[in-house]
Amino acid sequence: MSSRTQILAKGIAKNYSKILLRNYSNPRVLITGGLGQLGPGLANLISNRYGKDNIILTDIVKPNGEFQKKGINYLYADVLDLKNLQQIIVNHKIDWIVHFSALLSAVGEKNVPLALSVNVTGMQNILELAKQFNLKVFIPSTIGAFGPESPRNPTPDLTIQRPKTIYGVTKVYAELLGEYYAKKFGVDFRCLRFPGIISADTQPGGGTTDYAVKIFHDALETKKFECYLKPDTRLPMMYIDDCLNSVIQFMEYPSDKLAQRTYNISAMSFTPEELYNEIRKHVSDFEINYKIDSRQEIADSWPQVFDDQNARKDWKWNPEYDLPNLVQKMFTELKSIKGL
Ligand SMILES: NC(=O)C1=CN([C@@H]2O[C@H](COP(=O)(O)OP(=O)(O)OC[C@H]3O[C@@H](n4cnc5c(N)ncnc54)[C@H](O)[C@@H]3O)[C@@H](O)[C@H]2O)C=CC1
Ligand SMILES: CC(=O)[C@H](N)C(=O)O
Repeated sequence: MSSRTQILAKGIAKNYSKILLRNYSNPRVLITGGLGQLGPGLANLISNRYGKDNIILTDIVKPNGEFQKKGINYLYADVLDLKNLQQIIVNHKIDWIVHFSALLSAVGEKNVPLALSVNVTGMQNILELAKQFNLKVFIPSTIGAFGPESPRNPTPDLTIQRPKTIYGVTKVYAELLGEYYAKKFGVDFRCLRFPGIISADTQPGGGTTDYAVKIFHDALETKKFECYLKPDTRLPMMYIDDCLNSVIQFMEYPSDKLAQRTYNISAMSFTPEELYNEIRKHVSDFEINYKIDSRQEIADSWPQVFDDQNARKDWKWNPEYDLPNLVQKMFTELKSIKGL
């Protein structure tokens, strides 16, 4: 063989092994509750990373025109309908489930039976499916899985958890049941406790941390914001890009290298007053006033600062955005979306 042919042959072999590796390692991913605040962004990320054909986004609502333009596969799927989910998993050869369907803290308090049904029965269905079809499964938890008896600054991974919202109660159950399925049945269950997530292009679904998204819209539109939490209410928060990257990084991490199945992750903590002061650097005549509602009691029972040292140590979690970067990025994104 000439040296040129040898080089060519080596090149083909190298590319071929790359293709094999990619095909083997690209999971086919199903997202439930995918049309909420977090789902569309994660679907984009997965589509870019594993290929458009490898993501199926599901929910019980109709996708808007903006989402449809992206060309992401969408199917109607109620997490209470086990048979339909079984069909989707088999027909679409699903490997991973990211289970986002849930009622969040504030809406959960307004409809406890529905929160129990979606957050408990729906979640149980997902774990059963993971067991039945040998799927890797991600179910997020939240800072809301802690309560007033937990140490609040900082809040470690393993401590007292006595949440006072139905949302928190159902999320503690999800953590415990997932860990039970991992131990008893070998299900590859993974769970991250997210702080309040802040994003520009998707609206939050009815949580206690939603003020920290609406404040940006109002700063640009009316330059006035009415805040339902007291100025000194400190809560852990995170920019959406860090949150979505954490899901991919954590899901790809080798199972045998994870010392836990449930981890806290954190990026920053701030109060409404601190966020307002940072926003004022961009909108100098922005005004805030405070009209406290029932969400204050929820926020007062949640962690102020999240201790995520185990995630940083075990799977190298390292968020990119702090408060100044987050505010800068939110304004850049929102101005482009609103054509300002
Ligand atoms: N956004 C945040 O700040 C945080 C979110 N999380 C968790 O991340 C996950 C995703 O959160 P978001 O996207 O913000 O929630 P979201 O409230 O924006 O979206 C939830 C989605 O679930 C869907 N859903 C409701 N009932 C359903 C059913 N029966 N079957 C299928 N889908 C149903 C809704 O239509 C909605 O699109 C949730 O589990 C939440 O607890 C955790 C901590 C913080
Ligand atoms: C922190 C959360 O889980 C959510 N954003 C909520 O406020 O309910």
